[in-house]
Amino acid sequence: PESSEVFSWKFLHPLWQSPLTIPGGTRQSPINIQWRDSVYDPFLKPLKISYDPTTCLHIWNNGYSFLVEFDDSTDRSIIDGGPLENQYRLKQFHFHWGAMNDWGSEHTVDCKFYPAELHLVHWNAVLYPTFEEAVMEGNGLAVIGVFLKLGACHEGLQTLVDALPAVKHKDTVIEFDVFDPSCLIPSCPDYWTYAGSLTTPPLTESVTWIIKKQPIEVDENQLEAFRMLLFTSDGEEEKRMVDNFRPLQPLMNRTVRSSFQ
Ligand SMILES: Cc1ccnc(S(N)(=O)=O)n1
Ligand SMILES: [Zn+2]
Repeated sequence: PESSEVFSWKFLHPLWQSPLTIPGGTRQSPINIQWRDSVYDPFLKPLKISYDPTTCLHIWNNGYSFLVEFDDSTDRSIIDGGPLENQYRLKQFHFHWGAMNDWGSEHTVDCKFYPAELHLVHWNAVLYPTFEEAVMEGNGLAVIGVFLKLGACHEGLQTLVDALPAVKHKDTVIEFDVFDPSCLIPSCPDYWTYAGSLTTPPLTESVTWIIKKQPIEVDENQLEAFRMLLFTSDGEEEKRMVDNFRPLQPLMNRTVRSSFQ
C-alpha cells in the first residue's frame, strides 16, 4: 500500500495523539456490556472494599481528567474478593464525562451511555513492587467503574465539586486530605467483570474491570462543575474539559461475567 495509506493522523485520538487502536490489542477497553450476553458466575465473590479516608492526598488536574490521589505506600485502602485473586491498593480515582448529558461514560450498557463514569484505580501490590510495574502486567490493575446518572444532588461528591475551581487549569493541584471514596460506590453489590485495558495512555492490557450495575445519582450543577474544568494550562487559549472518554473497543474473544442472576 501507499505509505500514506498505512498511517494517517485520522487514526490518532484527538486528545491523546495516540493510536485509537492498539496493534495486536485483544482486550481493549471500554466496551459495550450487552446485558443478555453476560454470563452469571456463581463462583464470583462479593467485592470487599475497605478505604481509610486519611490516605487521601490531593486533587490534580492532569490535562485529561481530575484525579484524586491516595497514599498507596501501605495496605490501608484496599479492595479484595470479587473476581480478584489478590488484594489491590487504591491509587487514585477520576471521572470521564461529556459536554452534554446524553453521553460521557466510557462503558455502555445495552448501548446506553451515561453522562459520566467514575474509575477507582487499584494495583496489585502483593505481586508487583510498584504501580508502574503493575501497569505492565495482565493481573496488575483492578478498576471499579461506577456510572453517574442525572438525579438528586450527591452529598459526598459535593465536597469534591467544591474544590474543583482550585484545579481549573491543567497541572494545578490542591490538597485534599480526608475523603472516603466508598461514599461514591452504590450499596447494591451487583457488578459485571471482564478482562480489559486502561482507556487512556499507555492503554496497557492490565485491568480487571469491575463495573457496578447500579449507577449513583448526581445533579446537573455537579456535572456542570466537571465541565468548567479546562484541558489547558493557565494563560493558554481555554479548552473546556469535556468528552474525555475513549470510543468503544471490540469485544473480541471475551465474555463479560455478572455477579448476579
Ligand atoms: C491510572 C490510569 C491511567 C490510564 N487510564 C486509566 S483508566 N481510564 O483506564 O481508569 N487509569
Ligand atoms: Zn478512567
